[in-house]
Amino acid sequence: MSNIQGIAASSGIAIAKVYPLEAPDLSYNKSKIDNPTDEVTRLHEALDVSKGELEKIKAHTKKTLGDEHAEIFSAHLLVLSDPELIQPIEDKIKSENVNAEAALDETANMFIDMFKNMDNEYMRERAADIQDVTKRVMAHLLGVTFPDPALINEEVVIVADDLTPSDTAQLNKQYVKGFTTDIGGRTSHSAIMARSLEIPAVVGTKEITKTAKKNDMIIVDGIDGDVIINPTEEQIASYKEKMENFEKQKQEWAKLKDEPTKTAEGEHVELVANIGTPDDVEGVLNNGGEGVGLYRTEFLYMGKSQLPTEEEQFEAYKSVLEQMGDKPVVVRTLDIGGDKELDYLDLPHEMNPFLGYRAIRLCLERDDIFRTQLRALLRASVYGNLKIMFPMIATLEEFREAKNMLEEEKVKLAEAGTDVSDEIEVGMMVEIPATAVLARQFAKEVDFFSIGTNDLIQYTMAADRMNERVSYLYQPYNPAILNLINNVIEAAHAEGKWAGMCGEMAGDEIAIPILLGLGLDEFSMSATSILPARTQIKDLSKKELASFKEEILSMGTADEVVAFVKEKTK
Ligand SMILES: C=C(OP(=O)(O)O)C(=O)O
Ligand SMILES: [Mg+2]
Repeated sequence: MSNIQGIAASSGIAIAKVYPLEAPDLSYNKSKIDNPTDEVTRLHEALDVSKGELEKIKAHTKKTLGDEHAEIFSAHLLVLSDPELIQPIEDKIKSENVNAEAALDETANMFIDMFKNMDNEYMRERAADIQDVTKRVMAHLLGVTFPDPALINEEVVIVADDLTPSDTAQLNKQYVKGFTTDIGGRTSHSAIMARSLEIPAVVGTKEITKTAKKNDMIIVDGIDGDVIINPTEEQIASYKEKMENFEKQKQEWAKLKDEPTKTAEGEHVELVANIGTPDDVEGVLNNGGEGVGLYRTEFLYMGKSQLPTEEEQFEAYKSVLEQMGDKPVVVRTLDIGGDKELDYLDLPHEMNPFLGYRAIRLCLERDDIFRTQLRALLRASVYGNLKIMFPMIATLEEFREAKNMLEEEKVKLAEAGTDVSDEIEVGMMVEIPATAVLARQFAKEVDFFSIGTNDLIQYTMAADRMNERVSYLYQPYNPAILNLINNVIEAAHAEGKWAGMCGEMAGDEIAIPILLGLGLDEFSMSATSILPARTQIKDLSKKELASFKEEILSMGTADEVVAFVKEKTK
């Protein structure tokens, strides 16, 4: 038995067998063979198994994430049936008498190199497809397991160094009871997705992949951040009890599902949810969300082999707006970069991706991508209560330029006779410290602010939000952060605008009383945090918390803030 402490990333308890999700060793020896016909048969067997798996993954993805996400697997299946790729592999086996592994690898690499260097986005995408599928076929030739989250069909806990957002999107809740990783923090995207899928998770354990082995029993406690490998019978019994208590607690929270969020003195506060796909809306409504405070549209662009079309985007935005009725829906334009990559854009590798070419920086340059999204949004605006915001704004010029493009697209649509709502509020994320400092100037031009603390904290403290080594510096309650937040809220209110928060801090039990006291208008969080937050807020007096504001803002450390809040809200 061993205990490991990590970061509690998604509430709940999971008890199941370990399923290690690791990149397999695909190294091989090139060898001469005596019987090319047998070798070609081996190649075709590996191709057939791979195709069967891809069909299953495609069907699963289609069911859970929709057609657009399943498309990439259609592209992969096409590659595996393409005679222009398969025939040269066979020829190589026969003419050079080499094993199938070498023939596959050398032929695939030749095509990958050729396509990668072409000045044609479509061909570059094909290079990525060939690379992906070759790995799967190679694994079958070598007889090594190629881990596939979507193919899991027994109850497991996934153990991995990290999970990419697309790995996480493939998880089937029925079988994947939880996951735990070496790296990551509460605000890494795998953690955010675990919460929207309601899968218990502990991240940032530093060592779980070294300690937990395939088929070990494991407990993941996503409430307190503990992981126990090969627990004793008593530990299993005690965690089962904790699991039941958590379920009971959830039933208590559920009683407030259809109630508005009110403070102790009866003042309304808006509790809304963060979503990544139209499918997440169900969870928002089931958890009593009063709207969507952040729709991360990048998931429309990820796990695919090409950019989503205007039509696909329009359907997704329309679906979210219609499902939410007259409740507000804040859609954030494409925020790609950082830990969210798009293989098919073939962006150069950067030394500091979080400080690099991402989000609005990319959109303003690739205005073909940006304008397509803006048009889809504008067309969808008549189906609900749409608000649009831009991510990673650093300067006023960026905000103006983005807003200008939106206005231009609006005019073009109107000229073409397309209906567009004229009540769309246009706001921005405050996640770069420069904009929090200069909030007064921005407040004159925006309709609202949404504070993105996930990034604001990492940029203010110079501590990577994904790096558990510096996670001690990732301090939401640091008075430096609180002063920036206060600055933003005061600036918004001075101009008669509203200020929300869509970073994970908005759903945090210690942060909520502080933010309420600072006058935050809208709290946007993982859907599963809404009911606990509503329960907490009903006992908090906003007036009393506001009276502590100056004292909190003049504190020197995060620890002092936490001790003070705990004392005052006992
Ligand atoms: C909400 C935020 O955006 P993301 O987590 O998608 O970077 C944030 O930075 O707080
Ligand atoms: Mg951000």
